Amino acid sequence: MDWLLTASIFAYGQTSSGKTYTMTGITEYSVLDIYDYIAKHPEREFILRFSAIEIYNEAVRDLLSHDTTPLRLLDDPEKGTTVEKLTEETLRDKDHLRDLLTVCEAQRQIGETALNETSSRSHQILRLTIESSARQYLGRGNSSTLVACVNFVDLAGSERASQTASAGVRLKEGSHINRSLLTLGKVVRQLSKGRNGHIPYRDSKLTRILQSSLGGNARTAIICTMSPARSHIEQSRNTLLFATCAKEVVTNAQVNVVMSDKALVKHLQRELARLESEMKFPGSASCTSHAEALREKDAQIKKLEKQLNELMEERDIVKSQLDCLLRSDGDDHDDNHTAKRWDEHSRSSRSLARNTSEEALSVSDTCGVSYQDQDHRVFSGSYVFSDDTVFPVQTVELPEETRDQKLMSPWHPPSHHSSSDNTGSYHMKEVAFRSASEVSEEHCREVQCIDIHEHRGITSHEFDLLLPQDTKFQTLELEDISREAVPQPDEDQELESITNKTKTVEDSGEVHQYESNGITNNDIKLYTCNSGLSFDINKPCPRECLSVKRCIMSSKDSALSRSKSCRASFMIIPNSWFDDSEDTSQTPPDEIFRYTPRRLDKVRRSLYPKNDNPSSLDRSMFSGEDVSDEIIKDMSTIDEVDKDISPSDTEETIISDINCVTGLDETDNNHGGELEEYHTQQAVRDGSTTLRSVKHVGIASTPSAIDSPSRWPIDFEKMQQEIIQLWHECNVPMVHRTYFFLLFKGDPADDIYMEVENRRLSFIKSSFSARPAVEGEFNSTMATSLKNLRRERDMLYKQMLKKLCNGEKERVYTKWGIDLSSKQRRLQLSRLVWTQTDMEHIRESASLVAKLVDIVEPGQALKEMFGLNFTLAPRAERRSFGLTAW
Ligand SMILES: Nc1ncnc2c1ncn2[C@@H]1O[C@H](COP(=O)(O)OP(=O)(O)OP(=O)(O)O)[C@@H](O)[C@H]1O
Repeated sequence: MDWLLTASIFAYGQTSSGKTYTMTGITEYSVLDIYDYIAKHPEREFILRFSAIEIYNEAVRDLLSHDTTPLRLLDDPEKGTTVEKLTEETLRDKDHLRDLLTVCEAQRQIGETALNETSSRSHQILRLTIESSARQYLGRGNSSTLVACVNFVDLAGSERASQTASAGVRLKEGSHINRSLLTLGKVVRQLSKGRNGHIPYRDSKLTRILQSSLGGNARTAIICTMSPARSHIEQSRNTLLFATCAKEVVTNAQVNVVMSDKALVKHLQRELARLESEMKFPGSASCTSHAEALREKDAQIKKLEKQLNELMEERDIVKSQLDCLLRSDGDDHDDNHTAKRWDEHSRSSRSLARNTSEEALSVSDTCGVSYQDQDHRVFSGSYVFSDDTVFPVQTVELPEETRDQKLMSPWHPPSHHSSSDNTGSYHMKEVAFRSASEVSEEHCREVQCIDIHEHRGITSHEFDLLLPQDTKFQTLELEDISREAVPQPDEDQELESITNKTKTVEDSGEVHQYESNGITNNDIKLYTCNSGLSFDINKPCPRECLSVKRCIMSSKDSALSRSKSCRASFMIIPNSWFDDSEDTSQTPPDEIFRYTPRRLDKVRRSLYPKNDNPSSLDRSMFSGEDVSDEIIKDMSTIDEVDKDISPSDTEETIISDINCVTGLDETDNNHGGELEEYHTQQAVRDGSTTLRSVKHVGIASTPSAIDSPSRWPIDFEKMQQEIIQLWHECNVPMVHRTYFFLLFKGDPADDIYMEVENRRLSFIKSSFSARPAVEGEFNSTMATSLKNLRRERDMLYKQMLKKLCNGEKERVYTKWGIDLSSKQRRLQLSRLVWTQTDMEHIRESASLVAKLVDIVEPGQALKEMFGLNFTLAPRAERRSFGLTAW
């Protein structure tokens, strides 16, 4: 690496003013000084090179060469303007320099003028280059070299042609000299003004070569010579002006770093050697540092990854918690309260739970098997009875024993005939389908389809209007039935407890919304019906009165009702189905569904409690005083509806139609407009959304099989499955299910019966799910419905002895997955029938029930009994198993 410094010494003045004389002396003394310096610095090695040119008539000549060929000027970006092929002599000593100066003097163009016998006719530039390096670093490759240049410039003198008396060659030389000097004067003047404008370096070879010395990175000294003669005053004045401008020029001399090719090659070679060494020896210091840095980075990455994983886990946990909270939402409040309440009341309510379950009611009056130990487990996952409320509990609160049974007990016969030999497993049947299927799964699913506002507007008064007046008698009737059907003292006492609860509620004389033990609006609210009539529990209950029990049980806030797609937990159990307990217990299965005149009378009295005149039905029916609306529904027929409809009593007809819920198209066609108008008015008047729901369920038409026969098979299967599901949910008697299933097997003409059945069940489900429940009614209805089912099962249990021989029994047991070595096989089988909703199970159940109850042949059965031709007129001669009400 070289360090470059440039210096220049000019001699400017008119001809014969002593420029050459002066510069010769300066050059000589400079060389002497330089050599003195070299002598004083022996530690450094100096190399002096010398070159000399002249610019004669704008041509560059090498003064150290005998060749007079003009030299070209080259522009180098680093070194500036250089002279091509210039001879550069390395000085051996100062004598050598003197010899060269002598050569240059000899080579320079000199001419005789009038003013000077040895007038210099060219500009002479002597360049002395001095390189110095420290001797101690020589040969190690890391030494630096200082390079300095000194330009000794002897300009030709400006002259007047008149004064020099030049002509010819001399005149030409003089013109070139003056032109170049004029350019030098311009450059100096421009430089003295600053470097903003254009500086005409290239207007002459003199200024072009001296560019760096004049205004660049160099130290420059200008010696102006003048003649004292008066005759040269004008030239002297010009010289002074030039000198004045030159003094204004500011140069910025710096030491320049110049990388020579040789030095560059050395530098690159050293760098290459270093890199090769690192590659050959990875364990070198640099590589080691790099490896350490990589290890540190890896550790940092691992640490960050660990932190990231932790954060992701925390995020997942929080997200799952949030999801749970969102899912549960208000339901969580219920469940929490429920769980808490269960803890608080489970002991005291255990007896109540038993009474409400079918299995709890299925005491050992028929088989002698007691289920009391399991009743609690059963109901612990189904319903919780507190002092004031009844509500479902999700199975999460089930005791472990029950959960284990649920998980292990394969209650899916006949497709999975692996029933437990434990007779207690029967408990799992109704409970599994009620608590696990409805309460747990469906309940959880329903939570997400709660319609919050659908039935918010319903009031207790409106609910009163929709309940039959004789509801209040139901408690007593239920009590009687319970005593008859459940002879065991403990369960009798429990039923009585339920009845007392209902009675307590009713005695309050108004609709109650029960809150206790911290239960808030999120808890279940049961409502009872107050017909306004006095109730004397000691007064005998008029058995002729057809009692329809309703129980509305909502697992949500009263303001939260289930959507239409949700399954409602309610039942309307026809006490008349087993209204005469004694008769029922003694009546053969094929007789229990038979219409009786007494029953029809009850219907009439319920329909027309005052004057037994259908036309007397008026708006008071909706006042809640004298109406047994659901009874009207269940026992009225289309024929009678048609008969009853008249312009004067349209509303009665509509009421009947609403309650009928059959929603037959023919009725709609005849009275659709009136119905629509009435429903609208009634809804507006009462603000009841329930009526709208009723209308929707009962009136909406669906495509019939006749309209689209090609779709009927698909629609039939779909509707059949829906009906089966509704049977299951509404605790429809098994004999009814059996008859219906065997009777309607896909005949397109049967679509209306399917539709009626479906709508009837759907209405019961949807309309009552929208209403608040009454605790007492719920208890009694639950007990009644489940008890009826249990009685049917007991009936089947007995019928097996009569209808099945030993071989048949074994085949049936095997088919239903009952272990032949287990005990109470008949009981097990009776508890398995009609417990599932898959078609294979349905077919097997229907077949078995039909065989056991001597059910009438489907071809002989009357389809009309299932909907169309119901009449209020008694048909004692017909075997009746039709749908009445539940
Ligand atoms: N300081 C001085 N002392 C004694 N003699 C001098 C001095 N300066 C110049 N001279 C003499 O003056 C004469 C002219 O000098 P010189 O050649 O140096 O002039 P110049 O400016 O170079 O002229 P030109 O421009 O024509 O070359 C020379 O003979 C020289 O010896």
